[in-house]
Amino acid sequence: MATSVPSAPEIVIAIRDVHTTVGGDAIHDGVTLDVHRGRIFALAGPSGCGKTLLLREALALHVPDSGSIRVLGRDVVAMGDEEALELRRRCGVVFERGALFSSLTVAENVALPLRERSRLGRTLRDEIAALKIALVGLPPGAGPKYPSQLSGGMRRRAALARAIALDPELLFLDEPSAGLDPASGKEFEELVRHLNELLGLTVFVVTRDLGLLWNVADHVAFLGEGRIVAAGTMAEVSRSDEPVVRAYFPGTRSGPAGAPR
Ligand SMILES: Nc1ncnc2c1ncn2[C@@H]1O[C@H](COP(=O)(O)OP(=O)(O)OP(=O)(O)O)[C@@H](O)[C@H]1O
Repeated sequence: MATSVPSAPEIVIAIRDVHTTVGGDAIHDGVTLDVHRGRIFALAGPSGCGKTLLLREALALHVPDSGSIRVLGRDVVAMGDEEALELRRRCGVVFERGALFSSLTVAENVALPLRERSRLGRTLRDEIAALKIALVGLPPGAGPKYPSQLSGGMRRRAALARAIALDPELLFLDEPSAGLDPASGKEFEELVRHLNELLGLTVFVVTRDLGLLWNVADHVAFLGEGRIVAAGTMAEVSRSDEPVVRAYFPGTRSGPAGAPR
């Protein structure tokens, strides 16, 4: 009788031997990693090690000196501007602190990608924006408010709503929980997991937030000295003997017991 072997999830981001020099400094010195469909992948590492730069390279916003980057089956390094725009249309992005346009209401912020990158009419755009606002757990009353009228946690939710406006396959988050208080940070963790499960979203998150690393990430890769020096579950990474990891996670050597909850 034939037995079926479950296949591994598709690789949606494949980064191979990437080298990047910025202003004469070697930032990436052979970075290799895979992100699988439907997983939450976290890239951790010390400040200035090139995490955001790698995220930008995956979105064709920066070209590495050498190496290969494939995202959703496309060769990102070789792609032209048109193809890069098309790729970014399939990706939601929240950059650090989830900057929203302060002169637009939350609903207008969320509807903006729909206005710019779809041919949907006003009514449908507004309906989709309202749906996304509800999906991230914001009350309907948040839509007409301006970002300055919201708490930091609510602004972060609004930025997520905008990032998923176009139903992306991939969600890129750059330090999404930076500056949130512990309670809002915890709620944000639950929201990222909720969106991953509900929408089947693949998430690539750049973070140094131990809560996100321990409680949300399926897979963690630690970037240090230009390369991935440890990768696996957070429990596995936290046990790494790599000096840059040890310097970064003092006190977490014992695994989940050292985790923040
Ligand atoms: N466009 C740029 N022009 C000049 N230098 C840059 C540029 N982008 C990144 N860098 C430099 O590359 C290095 C890596 O930056 P990057 O923002 O990727 O680090 P990071 O690991 O995300 O840091 P942090 O955790 O502090 O945000 C830094 O030294 C930064 O100053």
